[in-house]
Amino acid sequence: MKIAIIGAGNLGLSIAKGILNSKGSNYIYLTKRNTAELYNFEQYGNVIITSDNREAVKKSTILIFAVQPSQLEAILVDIKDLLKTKHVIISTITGFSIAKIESIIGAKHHIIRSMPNTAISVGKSMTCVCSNEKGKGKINLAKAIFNRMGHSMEVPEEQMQAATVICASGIAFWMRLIRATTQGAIQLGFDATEAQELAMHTCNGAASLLIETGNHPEEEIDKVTTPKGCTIQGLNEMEHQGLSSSLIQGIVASFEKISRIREGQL
Ligand SMILES: NC(=O)C1=CN([C@@H]2O[C@H](COP(=O)(O)OP(=O)(O)OC[C@H]3O[C@@H](n4cnc5c(N)ncnc54)[C@H](O)[C@@H]3O)[C@@H](O)[C@H]2O)C=CC1
Ligand SMILES: O=C(O)[C@@H]1CCC=N1
Repeated sequence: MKIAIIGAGNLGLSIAKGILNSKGSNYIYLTKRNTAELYNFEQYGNVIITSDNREAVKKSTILIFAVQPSQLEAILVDIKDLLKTKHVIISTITGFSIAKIESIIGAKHHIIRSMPNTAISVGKSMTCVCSNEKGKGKINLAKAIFNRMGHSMEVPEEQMQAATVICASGIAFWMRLIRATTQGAIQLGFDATEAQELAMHTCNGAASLLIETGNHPEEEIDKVTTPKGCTIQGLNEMEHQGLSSSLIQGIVASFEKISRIREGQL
């Protein structure tokens, strides 16, 4: 597979690392207006760094767009005459609909809208995908690419906004929870490094329990909460302080913000 990542920023570089770690491409084109910051990637023989999007499009079949929402239209206008049937166009852009992409490049192309997260760099992204009519034939290819770097799910396009909050922004939300747990552990006497080690591996264990057993979180919580014990005491105090409620409110606030990004009211 020949992959171009158009827009090698935070997400684009995370995808590049994921692809390189999974040996998922013959070579990768990485594009950015100012390529100086990409010198780290020059050590890889199969990475081509350029500011020339047109060159990257010509030489690749899978085109992953990871630029800011306000930058996509001009880039698509610039490269659209180069698009051929071989190309699979994968957008990661928040709030940028398939209809809008089609209105720029036409509906005859394979268009996949995706929502990965930065854990793609370590092969652990939860990625949601959907496609235009033409792209339906390539959705399994897109899922296969993302499954090499984590887990993927096809969703209706109407759910991409919610998927953005839960999966993409979700990385930041979980990081803050891990950070808060770390702060608690430091207050209880662990040094900062130990505290983070305890927090992140416990978080990993909790997620793995659910992934591997298919159990509901409350079923696992019931196994931990000894009657009159310390776990239920702590858990109930967290809920009195609004733990679940604040998370849900944050998720909804994030969701509402995407509507404004979509409408260009940044
Ligand atoms: N950062 C994240 O965790 C996630 C971001 N997204 C979406 O991915 C997109 C990129 O987000 P980030 O990586 O955070 O942004 P970013 O600002 O870090 O990266 C965008 C990159 O595109 C480059 N760029 C701008 N114009 C260009 C052009 N004409 N040709 C080539 N490259 C150009 C910029 O130099 C920059 O490196 C956004 O649309 C965002 O909504 C989606 C999921 C997760
Ligand atoms: O915060 C943002 O707007 C982007 C989309 C999801 C993750 N980062």
